[in-house]
Amino acid sequence: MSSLTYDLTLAGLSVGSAAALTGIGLIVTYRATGVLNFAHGAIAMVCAYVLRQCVVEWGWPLWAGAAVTLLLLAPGLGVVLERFVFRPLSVLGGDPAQTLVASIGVFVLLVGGAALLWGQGARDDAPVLVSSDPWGQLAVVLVLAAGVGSVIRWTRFGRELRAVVDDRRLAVLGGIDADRVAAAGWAFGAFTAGLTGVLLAPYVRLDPYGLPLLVMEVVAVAVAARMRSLPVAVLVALAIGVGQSQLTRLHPSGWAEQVLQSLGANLFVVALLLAALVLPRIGTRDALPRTATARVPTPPGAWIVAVVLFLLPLGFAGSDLHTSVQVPALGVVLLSLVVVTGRGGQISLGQAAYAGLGALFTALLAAGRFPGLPRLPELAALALAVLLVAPLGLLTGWPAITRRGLALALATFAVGVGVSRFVFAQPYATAGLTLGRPAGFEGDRAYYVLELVLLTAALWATRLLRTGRTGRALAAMRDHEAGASAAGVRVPRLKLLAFVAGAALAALGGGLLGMGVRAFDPGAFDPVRGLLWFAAVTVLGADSTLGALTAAALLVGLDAGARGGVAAALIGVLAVLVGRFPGGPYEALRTGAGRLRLRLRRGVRLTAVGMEVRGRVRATARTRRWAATAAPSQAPTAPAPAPAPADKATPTDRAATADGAQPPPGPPAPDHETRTGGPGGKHHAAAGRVLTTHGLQARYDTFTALDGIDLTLPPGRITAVIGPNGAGKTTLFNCLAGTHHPTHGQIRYAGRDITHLPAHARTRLGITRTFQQLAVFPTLTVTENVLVGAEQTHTPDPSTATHHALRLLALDGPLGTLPAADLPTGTLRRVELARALAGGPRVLLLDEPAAGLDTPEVAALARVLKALAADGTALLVVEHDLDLVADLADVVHVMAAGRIIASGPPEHVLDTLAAQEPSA
Ligand SMILES: Nc1ncnc2c1ncn2[C@@H]1O[C@H](COP(=O)(O)OP(=O)(O)OP(=O)(O)O)[C@@H](O)[C@H]1O
Repeated sequence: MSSLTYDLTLAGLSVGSAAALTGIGLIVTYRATGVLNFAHGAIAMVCAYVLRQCVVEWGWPLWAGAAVTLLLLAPGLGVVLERFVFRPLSVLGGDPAQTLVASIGVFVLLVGGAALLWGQGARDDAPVLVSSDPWGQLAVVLVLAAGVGSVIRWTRFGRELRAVVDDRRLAVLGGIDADRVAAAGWAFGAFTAGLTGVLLAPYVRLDPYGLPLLVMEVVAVAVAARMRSLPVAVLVALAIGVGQSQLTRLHPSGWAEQVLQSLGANLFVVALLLAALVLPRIGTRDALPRTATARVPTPPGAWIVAVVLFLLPLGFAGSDLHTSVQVPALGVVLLSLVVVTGRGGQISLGQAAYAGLGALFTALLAAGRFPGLPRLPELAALALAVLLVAPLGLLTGWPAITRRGLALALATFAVGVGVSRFVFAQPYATAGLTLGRPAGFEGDRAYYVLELVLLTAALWATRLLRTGRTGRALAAMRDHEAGASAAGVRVPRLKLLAFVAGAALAALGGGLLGMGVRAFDPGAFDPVRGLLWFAAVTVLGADSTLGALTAAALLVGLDAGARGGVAAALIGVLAVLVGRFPGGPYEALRTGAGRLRLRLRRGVRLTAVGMEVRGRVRATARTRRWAATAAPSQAPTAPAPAPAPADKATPTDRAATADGAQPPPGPPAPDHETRTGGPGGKHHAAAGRVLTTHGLQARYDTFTALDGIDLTLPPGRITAVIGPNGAGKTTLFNCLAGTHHPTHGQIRYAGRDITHLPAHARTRLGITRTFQQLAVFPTLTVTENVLVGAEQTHTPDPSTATHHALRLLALDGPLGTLPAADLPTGTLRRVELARALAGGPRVLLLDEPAAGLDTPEVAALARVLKALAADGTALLVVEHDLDLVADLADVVHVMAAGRIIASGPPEHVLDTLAAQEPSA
């Protein structure tokens, strides 16, 4: 027995060593470049193939093949990737989401390239570099880990590496050659990948899909080490390796044996699921690259061409028609990504799991093998499968509530791998399973017609989710999650909706794919497919249904030839090119398509670029007009209900407009009922609607940022908070808005305790905020931006409220139809304010509202804010511009070190501060 324990431990150490190598490589690359290299496994696979090519095909000595593969090819590949793929991305601003898409692109490109070069079949003759004796492998790993750890800790290069990781720009300013550091990190990471590949290849299946996935399954090791600690990574890897092999000794009876067997074979996948779903998150700040979701205008007539092309296969016969059957089915699967990723902005690498579950459930239901349910006709089975898989969308939807970017990518990848290993690969679920087509649709042509009908239904469902109130809310969430929350969008609920709808669509497509080939094929829903589909949809315009259909046609059409891998290679190249254009390939496409459309429509040589410039000029001119027309004489004339100095003239009021013109007569857009023309008006002045804080305390870890804040925001008053940097103003603001939770104290509104209410719920109560850093939705037009604010609150008539808000801030007319992405800062500040006003706020929280505005714009803003106060809105303004504060505020609170140290009318407080200044 003891010798069995010893043997199993040795076997486990061997597996664990390979996993530790991967962990070391991933951590070093991540630390040097900030990139979690999804292509690590693919580099391992390519190196294993190249070593086999050198030794087996060309007859080189093993040492020569190994030297070329590990010392030349692998580091060279790393340096090439750094130089031509990832360096341009870091120069363009280092958007982590773009690097994620690019690394998935490299993965797909290498997998596709290997399939093209070496075929898709598995090889079992990979040369053995280090014997299966684990001590040799373990020694390699420990020496590597110790060497890397020493270099990072004790050498100048290590210090440079840590500086680059902390802040690349600062490190460059300090004279560090960040590119050299990154290149070294990539070269070393690729070397460890190559070593892993050549060590593993003789003992596992060497094929373009299996080996990369096997290597990436152990990413858990690096995540468990928080992408930092090499010793932790090595220990975790060895522990899982040994644990996995020891599990094979246990032989419980009954179903437990099957469970234990699958656990024993997939302990790294369990660790991946735990690490991705349970452990503290990594890389939470990144979202989808903006370029991936930019509006891509549909070329005129494109839909007609698409309809004709999709009808064309009805005229095909034989294998052509049989192949075409996969296109509409895959199109439906990819539409699920349009909803989740394109519109909702959520990275999802696990859609293949939902598609596979759709196919599996359809097959089980149609075969009468689904527990507790009778045998169903195929179409009923498909419909029920869709309904059953939809709620499983929560598997990835739930983690998405608290995760973004890299963390979400890992979580969804983990779910994809977990479902593949624990469901699709298990004989108890899939052995001997066949899947027929519905009665009457057995032939390819009839089945294709059925698919077209279901594809049309899926397009209709996708359209429902991408247009109207839901579509705008999804786009708002994608463009700026915090901004969407502030506009009242129930972000967590919307994420769940996106993932549930996405799972349903993927299941429908998966079921159709299965029926198309008359079988449930686990390989068709491999997690690698999830990566390929994600990359394909992302590069062809994630928020474009036409893009998804094109991707489906490309993926099926290009792989229909004798050699697979063409489609993957092409999609990989496109995804890798994400960083090679300023603004990404989508932007190039967008501008190109815009130019073409204008030429076609007008027949003049007016380019889209020209249009954009004209749009900006118009917007700027309108901003000036707004600033000018909102002159003091045009401010509301009725007496203010509160003692707000609403008619106080300041230097900013008296300033001429930016172009020196005199303010033209006429108010911006007054209305008879209210001063602002807004929907709330006098109703806001309800005396009980007071926002108060009592003994508010907030912390960041052990640091106390707020300490015992008591504040009252009465209706009809403007309250200003001023103080030096770091005083705690933003923290206070965030506590009131619901984006930071206080550790002690209470926030009450209209007699209700709202301390723990989330941001969107506060907005729906009437407490709305704007942001110091603009939080507009760039892919929506100005009007749509404002409409989101009106729709998500309980405004009875959103379009009238939007219209009022747009008029009040002079955003109506042609300006309202421009995408927010193209507008100057001053206009965007108004858009954000209009969005807040459209919801009819009773309390308005403004964080540095004058930042980025010129003098006339500040003056105009002041007049609008005074008018709002006069209408009964309670305003809180956090502001550094003391002139503005003096002009606006009824009460000023001075903060320092997390406390309010002085309060009173502005003239008193500001004079006291001015008097203290010389002695300070
Ligand atoms: N996320 C955070 N983690 C740790 N400390 C933080 C964090 N955010 C703020 N702090 C600290 O809390 C204190 C208050 O910060 P806060 O941003 O609220 O001040 P502020 O008055 O708004 O400053 P500024 O005018 O520069 O925006 C500061 O010392 C700041 O360093």
